[in-house]
Formats: sequence, C-alpha cells, structure tokens
Amino acid sequence: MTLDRFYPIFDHTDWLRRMLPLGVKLVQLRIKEQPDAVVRAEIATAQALCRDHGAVLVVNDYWQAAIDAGCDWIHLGQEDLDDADLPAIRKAGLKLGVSTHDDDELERVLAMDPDYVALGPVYPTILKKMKWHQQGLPRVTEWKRRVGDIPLVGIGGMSVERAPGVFQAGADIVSAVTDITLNPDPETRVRQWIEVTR
Ligand SMILES: Cc1ncc(COP(=O)(O)OP(=O)(O)O)c(N)n1
Ligand SMILES: Cc1nc(C(=O)O)sc1CCOP(=O)(O)O
Ligand SMILES: [Mg+2]
Repeated sequence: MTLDRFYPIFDHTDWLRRMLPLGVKLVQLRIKEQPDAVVRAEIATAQALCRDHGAVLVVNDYWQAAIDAGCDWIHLGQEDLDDADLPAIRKAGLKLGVSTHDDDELERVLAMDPDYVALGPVYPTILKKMKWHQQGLPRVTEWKRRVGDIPLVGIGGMSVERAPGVFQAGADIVSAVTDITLNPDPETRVRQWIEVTR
C-alpha cells in the first residue's frame, strides 16, 4: 500500500472531523497527557472517521490501545520503543512507523523492519522542545539513501512552501502540525497542502 505524501498530525478528533472531508488520506492522532479512557474513546472515533473517509489512521504512542482497537498503524519514538512489545504489535498486524534523529537511532530501527522511518526535525519546530535543532536537507538525502525502499517521512518545521524542497531532497512523505493548527485558516492551508503534495 502506498501512503499519501501529506501526513498531518492532530491532537484531537475534532480536527479529523474538519480535515478528512477536504481529502486528507493519511493522518496521525497524537494525544498527550489524557486519561486512558479518553485516549481509547478518541482512537475509536478516529477509526470511524478515517474509515468513512478512506483515510489511513496512525496512532501515536498508545500501542496497547491501538492493538485493542484493531488499528492498522502505530507510530513510536525511541523512548516508546524501549517499552513497547514489538512482537505483540506485529502479531496484531499493526504497521510500524518510527522516529529517528541520529545515526544510532536509525541503525536501531532498521533492525526492526519498520514500515516507514521519520527523520526530524528537518527544520526547527515550535511544537516541542528537542535535543536536535534542525537536520537540514542534506540529511534527508542521506537518510533516503540509507532507508532504501522504506518510505521516508520528513517532519519538523514543515510548511507548504518548504515541502517541494523536502521531497526533492528525498522524502517520500511530509508531516506537519503547527503549519496547519496555528494557521488562521486551517482548511485553506490543508487544501494548499493537498495541492502541493498530489
Ligand atoms: C511522523 C512522526 N514523526 C515523529 C514523531 C515523533 O515521535 P516521538 O519521538 O515519539 O515524539 P512524540 O510525537 O510522541 O512526542 C511523530 N509523532 N510522528
Ligand atoms: C512531533 C514531532 N516529532 C519531531 C521529530 O523530529 O521527531 S518534530 C515534531 C513536531 C512537528 O511539528 P511542526 O510541524 O509544528 O514543527
Ligand atoms: Mg512518542
């Protein structure tokens, strides 16, 4: 299955309700600091919305809830991977997307046979504090050479204007948060994203 090249990330299904009807086909639900019951209810809602709109849902972090809900995709960062039960995730048939930021992390995840590899932050991000400032486009090119046929996701400080350069550098997919969520007109911004990525 080929993943869409535009990969927005949202923290609530209210966003999915607004954005899926515009044509978003790949989306991540990234919930932080919510009780388990809220997370599970949000995952169930997101699954139903994505099913209705023919979109692929990726659940961030909550691998056990994703297994229990019968989800198709999970995204795990390096710290998540320390605690995750990878055999259980694979046994449940979930596809696995992983974050990487340096050589050691890339080596580690390649041994896990991931279904996509994300590299970030390609540009500085305001969403969260990170140890890495910006990887830059040459690093995207290097990562694509190293991951081969595994889809490469570029994340961090992405915008509609930056996306073409990131694709040209070797990314297969571009992922964005605040370029959409902090935009005064998120719907128009998502339409622009779809135009530039299809
Ligand atoms: C597509 C994509 N890439 C990277 C991340 C970051 O994952 P992680 O390092 O686990 O950090 P949190 O997002 O959980 O704060 C991601 N979520 N999605
Ligand atoms: C969630 C996340 N992970 C990153 C990584 O590098 O692993 S960068 C990032 C934030 C992306 O948000 P924005 O598009 O607003 O910069
Ligand atoms: Mg995580």
